[in-house]
Amino acid sequence: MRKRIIAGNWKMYKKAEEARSFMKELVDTVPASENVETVICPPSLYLYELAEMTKSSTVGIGAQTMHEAKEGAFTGEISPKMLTDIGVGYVILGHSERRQYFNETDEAVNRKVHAAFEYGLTPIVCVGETLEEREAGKTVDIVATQVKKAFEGIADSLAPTAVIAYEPIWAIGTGKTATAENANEVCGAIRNTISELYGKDVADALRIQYGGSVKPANIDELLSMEHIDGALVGGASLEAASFLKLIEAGSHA
Ligand SMILES: O=C(CO)COP(=O)(O)O
Repeated sequence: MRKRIIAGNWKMYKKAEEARSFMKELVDTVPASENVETVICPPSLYLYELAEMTKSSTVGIGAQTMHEAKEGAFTGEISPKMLTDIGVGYVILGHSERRQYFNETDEAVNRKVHAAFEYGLTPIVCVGETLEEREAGKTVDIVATQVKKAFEGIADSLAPTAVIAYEPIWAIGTGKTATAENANEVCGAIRNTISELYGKDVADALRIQYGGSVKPANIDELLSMEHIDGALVGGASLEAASFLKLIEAGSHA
């Protein structure tokens, strides 16, 4: 049985005090459940403080991106070594906004997946198609290629500990959600791709999240699907009350 993973991606939102009070509420009220892992990915500016606040709780902290090098002359970047050093456990890699606005390529994502593992971070690897690609019937091809490239050279022993987030680009921040059946179909295709690469045991162990306008009203249906093991949530992770409802939904057996 795969443990669900619900992660909030705050993107470039929240002032320091808002981040702090959200985290205080979350740490105080997050349900203790064997069934769900909770992660918050704040802007990098708040990683240190939030990692300190969550040290003795079950809430994990993730970065929204990182550089692939351990250190170096890369003005403005943060490294995997720094993330591990301050107690960050996860990193989102290849988010469509990084791919679209910051020219992050499949090759760069692959290098970052390697770097994440090297420093003991759990990569949350994002894949997803544009509306145009979906309408052209290319969804499965696109996500399968993204997965294959992201996992190139990743050892069999590490692969099952990665998380993949299927985020159709047309569903991000638009209020449009893929139907649960549809999201499940694509997540199933992703699992098949992992199975082709690593075999069935790895494919059965690896967790796949859905992301794109997830909210309290649609989480139950999404989580009821065979291949959906959690959610990567933008907008609905910004308010503690709505995020807690998502965790609550994930905590049910
Ligand atoms: O991009 C997302 C999470 O990484 C999804 O964002 P929304 O939940 O706001 O659609």
